[in-house]
Amino acid sequence: MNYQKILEDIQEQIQPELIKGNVADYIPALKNVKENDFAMSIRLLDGQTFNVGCFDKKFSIQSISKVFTYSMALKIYSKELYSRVWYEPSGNPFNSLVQLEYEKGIPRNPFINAGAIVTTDSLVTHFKDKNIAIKQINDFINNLSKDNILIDEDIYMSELKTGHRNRALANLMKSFSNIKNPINNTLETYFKHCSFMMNTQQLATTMLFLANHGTDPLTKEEIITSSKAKRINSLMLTCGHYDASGDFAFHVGLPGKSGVGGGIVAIVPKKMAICVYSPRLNSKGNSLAGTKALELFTTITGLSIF
Ligand SMILES: NC(=O)CC[C@H](N)C(=O)O
Repeated sequence: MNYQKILEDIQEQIQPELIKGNVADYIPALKNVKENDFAMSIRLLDGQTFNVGCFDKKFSIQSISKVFTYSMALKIYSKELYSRVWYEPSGNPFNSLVQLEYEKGIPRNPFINAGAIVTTDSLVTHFKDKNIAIKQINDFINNLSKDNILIDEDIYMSELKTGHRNRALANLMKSFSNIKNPINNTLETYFKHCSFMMNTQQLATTMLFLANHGTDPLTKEEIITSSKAKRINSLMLTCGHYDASGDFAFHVGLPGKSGVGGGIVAIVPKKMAICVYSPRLNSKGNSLAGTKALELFTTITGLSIF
């Protein structure tokens, strides 16, 4: 298949979508982007790369970081983790509080904010210190991307100041004893890993292990066991787009994870990882043109998991 040509066709067809939707502004520093930007990268298991658009422009990975932290926590805690964070779709927005109250502080899955905050809390506990935890998360991402990935301090500080809802989620979970560390230590670590800056090429590279049964195909290192990789992919399919996860599975048909920075990663098992970037979001907080581009990709190539 001529992936370069396919990406160029998608880029052309996507143009009318690039002016639709809105950039996230509830974290003020996220507004500082070029609103109509578009980039898409494909990385095959053998290392071949195909790119279009501003593929070397770094953007805030936001909730895509939840895939990294969950992979680390699942590796450390295995099934023990499920008593603190479940694996069911929530059917609710990513920052919703309601379900958490009547489900006694156990978040539905690791890809909504509450679940990711618990996951991060488990890493702070394991590494015994918030600074060591963020360093380990950074090392994990550096190893997968073969690059040096950095935090954007402005975005981090912006969310630290305005993340009232995440603070509410953390406090609510603490009241049910599902946050073990001081809330600030856990939230600072969470906000920091949301603020890593990466481009589509780097993100596609980091996701290759999930397309290859848990082993990085470029280095042959086992990042996670194949059964755990299966679980992460299934969570990406069922929960990776919050209350639009069904919609994403319906239209795209791949495990995927979005972030409010405008990025989406998707996995084609045994073949490739894809990343698309376009910062304007739909009403559910997922990249509008990015979702459309991935839908076009599976329509043109027939490469969905179904
Ligand atoms: N969906 C997202 O990307 C949300 C991540 C963001 N840092 C938040 O906690 O609100």
